[in-house]
Amino acid sequence: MGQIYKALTIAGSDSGGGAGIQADLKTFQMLEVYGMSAITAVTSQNTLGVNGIYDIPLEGIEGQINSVVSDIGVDAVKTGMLSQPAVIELVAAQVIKHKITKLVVDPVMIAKGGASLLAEHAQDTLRSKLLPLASLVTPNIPEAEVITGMRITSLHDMKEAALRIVQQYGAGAAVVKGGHSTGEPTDVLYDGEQFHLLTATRYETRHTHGTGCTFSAAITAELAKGSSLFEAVQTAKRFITLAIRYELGIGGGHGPTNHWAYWRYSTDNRDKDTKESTEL
Ligand SMILES: Nc1ncnc2c1ncn2[C@@H]1O[C@H](COP(=O)(O)OP(=O)(O)OP(=O)(O)O)[C@@H](O)[C@H]1O
Ligand SMILES: Cc1ncc(COP(=O)(O)O)c(N)n1
Repeated sequence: MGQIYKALTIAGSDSGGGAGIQADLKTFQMLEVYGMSAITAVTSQNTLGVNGIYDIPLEGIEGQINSVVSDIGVDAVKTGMLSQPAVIELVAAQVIKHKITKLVVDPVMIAKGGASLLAEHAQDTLRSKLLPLASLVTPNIPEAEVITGMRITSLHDMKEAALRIVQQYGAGAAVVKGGHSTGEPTDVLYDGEQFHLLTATRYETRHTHGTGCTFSAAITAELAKGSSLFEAVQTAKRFITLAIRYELGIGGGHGPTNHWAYWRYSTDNRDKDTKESTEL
């Protein structure tokens, strides 16, 4: 066995298996990265929505992070559902304590079905405590609007929001995802120097539960392996596009994406499906 790359997700559990911790671990596995988890909250959830949220006590979250980092070690970390200001503060302190340098922050706020996964009064803590530690922040359009306070209705606005998240809030880089726009799902990456636009075919499907979690987990896995930020986002874009394209059709609502599609179909389809461009 060659080198084993390791990634940790700090996020909520989705009993339905499409988002949160479960999506992250499945994605790490498909990209041949050893996955570990620190669960912040347990949700009872399916494709129809979130039925209950059960927070894990702070010492339980801290214990999970300390246990895996002190023994197994981590090459990259991602965060998902963090619920409350105290959880964000704890995670920020752990990132500093363990000198985590590859941190992907997916600023999860509201589930597709409408349930709140981050308290409104936690938004300031997210901005001030966690964004400055992030190598990359991965908001969808509504999350980027909350973080920056600006309305986003165009590609130009997405670029402006990504720029502000880096320049104003101190993140290393930001990718504003275009899933919530109309037309082609174009994601705008600002890496601190350049903008990269990553575009794919839009598939008309309701099975998009966990797309953001899966996308950010794929980036984290690639960073753990040593890929550059742009390469990691490129691979993640291919991964999520195929996961949406080859939907599983599970459940009566917003079903999960197909986490094994990239592994099964990537050589045939990856190049014709997505394209990128770079702008200064
Ligand atoms: N229908 C679609 N077809 C192709 N790509 C899509 C589609 N919807 C979203 N994407 C892509 O999926 C990725 C995740 O974007 P999205 O904006 O859906 O994130 P999100 O809202 O955070 O997801 P979620 O809240 O479901 O976890 C992005 O790369 C986006 O462009
Ligand atoms: C535990 C957890 N984390 C994240 C999401 C966001 O995913 P989505 O917006 O697709 O519902 C979720 N529903 N549940």
